[in-house]
Amino acid sequence: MTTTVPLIYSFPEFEGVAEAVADHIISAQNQTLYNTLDPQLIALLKEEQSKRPSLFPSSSTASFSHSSNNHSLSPSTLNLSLSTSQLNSQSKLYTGSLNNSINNNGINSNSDFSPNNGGTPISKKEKKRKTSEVRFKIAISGGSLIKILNQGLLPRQESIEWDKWDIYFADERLVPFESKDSNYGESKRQIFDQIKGDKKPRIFHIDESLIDDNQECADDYEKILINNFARKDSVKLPMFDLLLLGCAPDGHIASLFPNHGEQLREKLAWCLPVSKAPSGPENRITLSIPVICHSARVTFVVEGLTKAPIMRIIMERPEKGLPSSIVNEGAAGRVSWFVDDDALKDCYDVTKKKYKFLSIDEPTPVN
Ligand SMILES: O=C1O[C@H](COP(=O)(O)O)[C@@H](O)[C@H](O)[C@H]1O
Repeated sequence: MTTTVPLIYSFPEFEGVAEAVADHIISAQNQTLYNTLDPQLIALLKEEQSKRPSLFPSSSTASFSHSSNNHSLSPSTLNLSLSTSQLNSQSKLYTGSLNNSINNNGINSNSDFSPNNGGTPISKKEKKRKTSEVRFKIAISGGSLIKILNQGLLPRQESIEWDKWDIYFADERLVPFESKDSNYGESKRQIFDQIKGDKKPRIFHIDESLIDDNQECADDYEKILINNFARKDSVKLPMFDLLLLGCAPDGHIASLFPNHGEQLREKLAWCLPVSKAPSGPENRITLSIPVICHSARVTFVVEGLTKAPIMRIIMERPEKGLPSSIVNEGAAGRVSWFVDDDALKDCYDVTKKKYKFLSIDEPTPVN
């Protein structure tokens, strides 16, 4: 393995990390939706958009999984003609032939009815615009990242266009959503339930009824990804606009563990079942390394003294092949790290950068 140096933004305090990560996410949102970071241009483009009829009337039922939402991705709505195993074998190079009747939203376009417009038929022109609407596709992790997002994003909601976000999960622990260990459950409680206004993101979480079967749960989540990323075009891998990862003291990222070598070498599957995880809930699902490395931006957020030893290995011993070192290499040029000084305390050989705020003025430090 060669040594690839990712961007490392360092912060004296935890609070600084949360503010900068929020700025980074909002900048990625603006870049994705408007292809610019210029606030004046963005304001103009938004004004233009507001003159057009709404493509996606605001929704209060914004959470998607195969079975938990009857207007979205239920198997019957999807009319999937392939079995899970067929999908698995085909998932290696999706041809987009799953079902032409499913549009970008995971909504059955055969019906010619939008789910939220009170049953009014939609015109062909509208349909075309709908399919080409740009959305911000972000995958988030659980663990400590959720608190960072709570602290960083919630005060910035005026800059966030929630209704244009598709939120996925980098991994999930297979526990009931009500458990504090559930990545979706905790994000819902700490972030999604705190969203102001009626413009909600679309959230793609696992099917809670499958938590006792990690293979089926992973296949099911992979199907969601296939329908959303590979239905229209033939794509080998989904591409998130931004993928946010943490890193645990034992070196696992998402639910990819250092000692699970076979999973780290997976080349084809998008989503993997995980059994016998050495820390936390044993059964999980996770995005694979190729999916993570294919993201437009991969961002690690790591803070706290307990992470100092692993940070040293990641940054100074890439040859050890920790999951994050594989990503540093595989997504070279698109990886950034947001780390506080505590977590960087044992790293002597890294070049730290000061984060430059792009979507708001830099916050003034409180003395
Ligand atoms: O188990 C998990 O751990 C990692 C790292 O969590 P952290 O609390 O140490 O930041 C997390 O990114 C992942 O989503 C989660 O399932």
